Amino acid sequence: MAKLNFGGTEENVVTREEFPLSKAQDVLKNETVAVIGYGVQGPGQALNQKDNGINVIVGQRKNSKTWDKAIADGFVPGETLFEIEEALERGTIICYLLSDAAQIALWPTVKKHLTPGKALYFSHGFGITFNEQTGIVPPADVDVFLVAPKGSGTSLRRMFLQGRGLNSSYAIFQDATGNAFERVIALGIAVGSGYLFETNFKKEVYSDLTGERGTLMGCIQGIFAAQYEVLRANGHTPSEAFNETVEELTQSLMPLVAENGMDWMYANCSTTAQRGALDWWKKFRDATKPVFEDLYKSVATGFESQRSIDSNSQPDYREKLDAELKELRDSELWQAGKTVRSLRPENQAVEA
Ligand SMILES: NC(=O)c1ccc[n+]([C@@H]2O[C@H](COP(=O)([O-])OP(=O)(O)OC[C@H]3O[C@@H](n4cnc5c(N)ncnc54)[C@H](O)[C@@H]3O)[C@@H](O)[C@H]2O)c1
Ligand SMILES: CC(C)(O)[C@@H](O)C(=O)O
Ligand SMILES: [Mg+2]
Ligand SMILES: [Mg+2]
Repeated sequence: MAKLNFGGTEENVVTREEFPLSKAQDVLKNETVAVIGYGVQGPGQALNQKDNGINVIVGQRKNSKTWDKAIADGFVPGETLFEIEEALERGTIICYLLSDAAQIALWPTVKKHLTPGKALYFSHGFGITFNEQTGIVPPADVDVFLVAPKGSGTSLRRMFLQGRGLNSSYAIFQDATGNAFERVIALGIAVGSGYLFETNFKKEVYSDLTGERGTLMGCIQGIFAAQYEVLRANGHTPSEAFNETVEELTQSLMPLVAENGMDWMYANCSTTAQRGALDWWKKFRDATKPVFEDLYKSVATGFESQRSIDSNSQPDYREKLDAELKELRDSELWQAGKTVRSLRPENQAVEA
């Protein structure tokens, strides 16, 4: 395990150099990895493992769209694709990749198949940390761990195909066999992680829920909307407002931040822009920090997890989510974005 210095703090990180794929294959050679659920993470993790030569099977409900998708992806009914209960029976490592809310309903079935020595694998600390809400309490004689890719399952697969890995967190909740560390790291490498960062279940779920509600998804849409609305209210055209709010950020400036940090992006802008950004960033930090503090509290009290469970357990949750996504898609901001995106050379042929 490498100890790396992150801005003055040393942390444990496992790299592909010290734990190569050949070692992962060796650790997992007598295991059957059953991926239960084939939504977003399921396909990415199952396909990467399959391509990495791991004995992986998929458990999914027959006569569902995702069953058909698994077949289209190369999983074979009766060989590598099974009904959920059969996959649970066959698997020695159960990758529990149903949505966090759906994990609650299936838990009694999963638990029945967790015989001594098996491993229960999550990609989130949700079910275990909020066990008073989920009822997920594993038996003591199985390993319980997580590998949580820090990105969408779609990116996990894309980056794997590009020969790059996506960073993941890993954590061990229960080491019943004495082999939990080797097993979880082998799985982390097999699903396509580049680097594996050590954490625990609680820290993973608190940071993950904060991040996706915050800068990664919720906050970013909020500040886009706020700036766009101010520009529009002051007579700017939709294209000008969109370009100045989103397009320039994603196409020009964020790639520079990703490459070499914020100061380097600033350094590649005018001194006029630098002066303004340096004057204003702390005002934005101070204005939003109380919101982030509320958000973290809302995660830590279990409000956020309960809200996800309540809304995502309803029979019509998918229709309701789709309606909310449609509202976003149909907003002037993102409709303007559609036209701006269509102007990119790579989209000229596909988007009208
Ligand atoms: N989506 C991501 O990219 C991402 C990233 C990191 C971690 N995670 C975590 O990975 C896990 C899986 O998330 P996901 O986004 O892939 O899930 P998802 O919402 O895509 O759902 C996964 C599967 O659950 C199935 N399902 C839903 N209800 C079911 C039920 N009652 N019985 C049987 N199957 C049912 C769906 O058909 C689907 O195949 C979660 O713990 C999530 O927090 C997801
Ligand atoms: C991809 C994300 C946002 O990082 C993940 O946490 C999720 O829940 O989908
Ligand atoms: Mg998440
Ligand atoms: Mg996340």
